[in-house]
Amino acid sequence: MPDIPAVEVHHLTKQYPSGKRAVDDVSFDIPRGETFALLGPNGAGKTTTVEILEGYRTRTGGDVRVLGVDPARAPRSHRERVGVVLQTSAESPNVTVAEQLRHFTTFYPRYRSIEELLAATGLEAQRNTRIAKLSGGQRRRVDVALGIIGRPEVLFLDEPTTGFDPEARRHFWDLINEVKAEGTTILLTTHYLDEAAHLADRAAVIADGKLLGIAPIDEIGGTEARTPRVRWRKQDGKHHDERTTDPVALIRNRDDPMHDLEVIRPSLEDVYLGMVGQR
Ligand SMILES: Nc1ncnc2c1ncn2[C@@H]1O[C@H](COP(=O)(O)OP(=O)(O)OP(=O)(O)O)[C@@H](O)[C@H]1O
Repeated sequence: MPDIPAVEVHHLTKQYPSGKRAVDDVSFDIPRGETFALLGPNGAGKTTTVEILEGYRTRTGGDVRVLGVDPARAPRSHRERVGVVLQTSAESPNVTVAEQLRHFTTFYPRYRSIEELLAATGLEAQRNTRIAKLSGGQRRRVDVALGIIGRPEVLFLDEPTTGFDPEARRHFWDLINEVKAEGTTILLTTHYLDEAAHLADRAAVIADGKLLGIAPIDEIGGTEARTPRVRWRKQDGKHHDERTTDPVALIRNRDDPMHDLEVIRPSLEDVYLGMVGQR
């Protein structure tokens, strides 16, 4: 069934027994092969949404499907097609990295080789190190290795690079781009907008349980929010500020001198903060 989206979320709601509505009428679809980022501040409802899709939490309203299957009623065979990297690690501290990977291969019919996983995650030197002795970033790489071990059709990554140094983050992005190139559908939650901009095809912004916007990564926030600003100082010393979709034309068409000229393009972060701030 190649035509149905890999992930379907329709009017999803989650109200905790405390009365907190963590997810409030959220809808989106992720077509096969797409990398989709769920962006939002702390407590926005990202983990709740992802864990409902993984089948780890129940929903109180709406409908969700992963590969056409309701995760709340998914058979075991469904789990083999889905890879999960949770926010908290679930490894055994006393086994080595290679032992942990080998153990997980037994759950999947089409598993990747341990050598391939160690190379892809840059953990070759740690193969015989016990999990308890790894740094936070190395542990996270083990999490990612376990998420992709079964060649999943859909991969859920919940804040996968928290605690990574910049170099480890770059390596991780390369790894995810390889997984993407194999056709895997990816749902990524992240606080890092550069990560979303680097990896995702589309993004949704969620805050306080509500979906604020959903768009291709380079359109999020709408045209208005992304319009560049041209700033300059006029001959009389006063600053001038103008928004335009065509800064080059604006600059060309002025015949008075423009001092300290700047063209400011809003970053994804500016756009996102604007959206979250406007609620
Ligand atoms: N088991 C629970 N019982 C009651 N409230 C909860 C529970 N789990 C989460 N919440 C609340 O639901 C809201 C959404 O939490 P969630 O963990 O989904 O957000 P998040 O966007 O993933 O945040 P973060 O980026 O900090 O991980 C928060 O207000 C949180 O306190």
